[in-house]
Amino acid sequence: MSVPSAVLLEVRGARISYRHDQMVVDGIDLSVDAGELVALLGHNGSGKSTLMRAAFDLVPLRSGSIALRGVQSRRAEARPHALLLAGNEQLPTFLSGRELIQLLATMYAVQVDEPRIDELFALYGMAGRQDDLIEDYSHGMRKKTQLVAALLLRRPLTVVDETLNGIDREALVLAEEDLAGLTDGGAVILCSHELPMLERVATRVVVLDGGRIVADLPMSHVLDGDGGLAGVLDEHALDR
Ligand SMILES: Nc1ncnc2c1ncn2[C@@H]1O[C@H](COP(=O)(O)OP(=O)(O)OP(=O)(O)O)[C@@H](O)[C@H]1O
Repeated sequence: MSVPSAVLLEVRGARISYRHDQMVVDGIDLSVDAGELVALLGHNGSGKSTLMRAAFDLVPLRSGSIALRGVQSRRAEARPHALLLAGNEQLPTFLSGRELIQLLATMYAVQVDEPRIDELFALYGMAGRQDDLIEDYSHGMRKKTQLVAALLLRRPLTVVDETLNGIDREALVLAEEDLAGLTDGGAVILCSHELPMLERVATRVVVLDGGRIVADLPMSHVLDGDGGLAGVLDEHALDR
């Protein structure tokens, strides 16, 4: 019987372009293990979302490879290993929050405890709203619904691409704790510009600049320095 790999994301020599002549991801090697909470940082347009979308086969690689728990990301068998939380634009607004979670649970072949949906909606300040249409949710509620889905589905790798921006403070405090909980056996990658939040939760920092990794540091090392994450960005991410 094969033992699942502790390496949840393995990116090797990834190069991606939207236009033939311009690489927006330009030769990235990155390995993320179970137990890690990685802050993926970089200026707007540095390639964070593109790299993450490629891990979900939403953008094709020009060259290189990406594997999720040892399975090439373009293969359907890789899908159950990871969940991508992204912008609200792609949410099916004609479903209720509960229906979205049930749909995802079916897609991922995960059993979701129904009372737990109610419990998490209440905990995240959306008590009683789980059966309303997503269409009627506020921006922050849509983001929190995605987060609740991730907490219920508990995939080995959870990628949170700007999803926490704009949620209220109470939910953010809770989310930080709950996302850290996902690293018990899994890993989380957080793409965000919310530096204080990243300093509180992340265990590792990876900085992209012009589609390349320019820094890859343990958070303990960053916090020991003077400038925190802002200092790391100032020092390494120059391509504005
Ligand atoms: N669908 C697309 N078609 C063409 N170019 C794109 C597309 N998506 C992104 N790009 C370009 O690729 C580059 C990297 O964009 P990407 O969204 O990966 O950056 P990012 O680091 O996630 O930025 P942000 O911090 O603003 O979210 C940018 O120059 C962007 O304009």
